[in-house]
Amino acid sequence: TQSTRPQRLLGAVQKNATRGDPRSVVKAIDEFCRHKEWAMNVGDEKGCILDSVVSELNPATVLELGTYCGYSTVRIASLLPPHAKLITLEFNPDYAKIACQVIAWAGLEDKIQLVEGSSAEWIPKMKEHFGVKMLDLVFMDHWKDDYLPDTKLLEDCGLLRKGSVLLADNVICPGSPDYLKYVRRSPRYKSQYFRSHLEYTKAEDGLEKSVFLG
Ligand SMILES: CCc1ncnc2c1ncn2[C@@H]1O[C@H](/C=C/CNC(=O)c2cc(-c3ccc(F)cc3)cc(O)c2O)[C@@H](O)[C@H]1O
Ligand SMILES: [Mg+2]
Repeated sequence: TQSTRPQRLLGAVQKNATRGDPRSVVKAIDEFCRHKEWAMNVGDEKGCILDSVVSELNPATVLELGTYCGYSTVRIASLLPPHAKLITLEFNPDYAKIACQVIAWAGLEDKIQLVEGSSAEWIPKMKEHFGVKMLDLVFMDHWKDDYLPDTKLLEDCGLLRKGSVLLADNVICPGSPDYLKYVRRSPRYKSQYFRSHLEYTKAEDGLEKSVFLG
C-alpha cells in the first residue's frame, strides 16, 4: 500500500536524524520539507520566532493545539526547563501515531504528553485530568477556524493568567481573520505580529503573539 506523507516524513527523521537529538530531528524534517515534500510544519523561519518566544518566556506549562507530525512539539520541548511539561492535542489518530514516533526519536517523551482528541473535548479537562493550574504558553497551529472558539474556551475554563501567552501560527496564510480581530481589539490582550514567511516558501505569513492581561 502507498505510504502517506507523514509516514515519509517520519522515515526521513529515522534515516537522517540522530536518536535523542531534538535539533537533528527538526533539521531532518526541514530538509525533507524543503527539498522533498512540502508539509505544514511551522518550519525553520517561523520556528526561530517560536524559539525566541519560548526561550524568553521559559514556560513551565505549555499547551499545543494541533500536533500534526510533532515538528513544533519537538522544537518547543527541546527548549523547556527540566520540570516543564508540554501537552499537545491531536485528533487525527494517524497523525498522532506519527508524531508519537517523532517525539520518541527526539527522546522527549518525558516532557511531552500527546493526547489524541479534540481541543473542544480536552481543554475543559486540563485541570482535573492533567493537574494543570494555569497555562504559561499556548501554541495554536490547528484548524484556523478553531483558533477563536478555543481561545474563548481557554478563557472560560480559567486556564489563562495575567502574562499567559497565546502564539498563533498562520495568521496571514491560510489566515484566521476572526481570531486576529479579536485579540487585536480586546482590551484583555496585548497583541504583536511577527512578520515572516509561509514555511519553506516566499509567501507572506506570520505569528501573532498575544499576552493575556487578566
Ligand atoms: C477540533 C480541534 C482540533 N483538535 C485537535 N487537533 C486538531 C483540531 N483541529 C485540527 N487538528 C489537527 O491539527 C492539524 C491541523 C492543522 C491545520 N493547519 C493548516 O491548515 C495549515 C495550512 C497551511 C497551508 C496549507 C496550504 C497552503 F497553500 C498554505 C498554507 C500552513 C500551515 O502552517 C498550517 O498550519 C492536524 O494535525 C489536525 O488533525
Ligand atoms: Mg501552521
